[in-house]
Amino acid sequence: MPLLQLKNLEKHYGQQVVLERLNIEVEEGEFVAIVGASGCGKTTFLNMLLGTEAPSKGQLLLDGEPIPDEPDAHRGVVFQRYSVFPHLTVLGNVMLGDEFSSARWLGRVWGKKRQAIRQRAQAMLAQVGLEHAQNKYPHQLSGGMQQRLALAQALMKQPRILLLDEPFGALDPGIRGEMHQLITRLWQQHNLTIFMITHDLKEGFSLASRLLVFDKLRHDPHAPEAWGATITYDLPLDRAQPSEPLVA
Ligand SMILES: Nc1ncnc2c1ncn2[C@@H]1O[C@H](COP(=O)(O)OP(=O)(O)OP(=O)(O)O)[C@@H](O)[C@H]1O
Repeated sequence: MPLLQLKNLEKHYGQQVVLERLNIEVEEGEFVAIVGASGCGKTTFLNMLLGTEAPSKGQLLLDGEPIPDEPDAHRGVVFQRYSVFPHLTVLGNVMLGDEFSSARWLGRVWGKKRQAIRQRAQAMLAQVGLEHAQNKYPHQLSGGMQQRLALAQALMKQPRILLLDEPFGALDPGIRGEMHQLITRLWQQHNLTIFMITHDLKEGFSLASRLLVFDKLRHDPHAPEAWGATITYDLPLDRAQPSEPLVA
């Protein structure tokens, strides 16, 4: 069974049709890049996958079931500008999610449990190349380091689906290249299914195993909000997850 199925999916905001006739299936392990004009509904699409926006019509199925209408640990998310807690160190920020979930009543975790969370967080920081920055505070990090931190935070939840909204858009080209290698490695190591919005078509082609183009096919000048964008191109790319050698 496909991981995700979209059947005639639509999203409206009031009278405005933002997305319409979305019909695709996505298998576990795909890396889907999403491109399209500004305002055509790419972030809205990601929000539906995350569960923060409900579909207006049609079906959005995860493992054959309607997707839960609130975010859960299956779906991690990284935005272009990520908000971390400024008064916590890098390590503290990465540990926070697990500390919250294991200390629902007391607010703090102690002893062995805390030690285990710390070790897992440190291992995750090593995976994203931040092991030497664990005691720094977010304002002391470069843009690339902040995105590494955001990835480490998202991966601590062991998500099956990682949602990336222009994660590298604000970075310098050199740093962006390093992040491309990192995301490729994480995709493979964690067997993730990734959806990544990008404004950089080249980035989409070089990273993803599939490229979706969102566009409005129908325009009515008298009713500009009557038609939404849909998937106008669905291109398989020559980049499969399991067979690809790891990028160093
Ligand atoms: N919560 C909301 N309420 C009402 N309208 C919304 C809401 N969220 C998005 N929209 C509208 O939906 C349309 C699509 O917005 P969205 O942010 O999904 O586009 P996008 O393709 O991600 O744009 P960009 O590339 O500029 O980030 C826009 O016209 C926007 O104004």
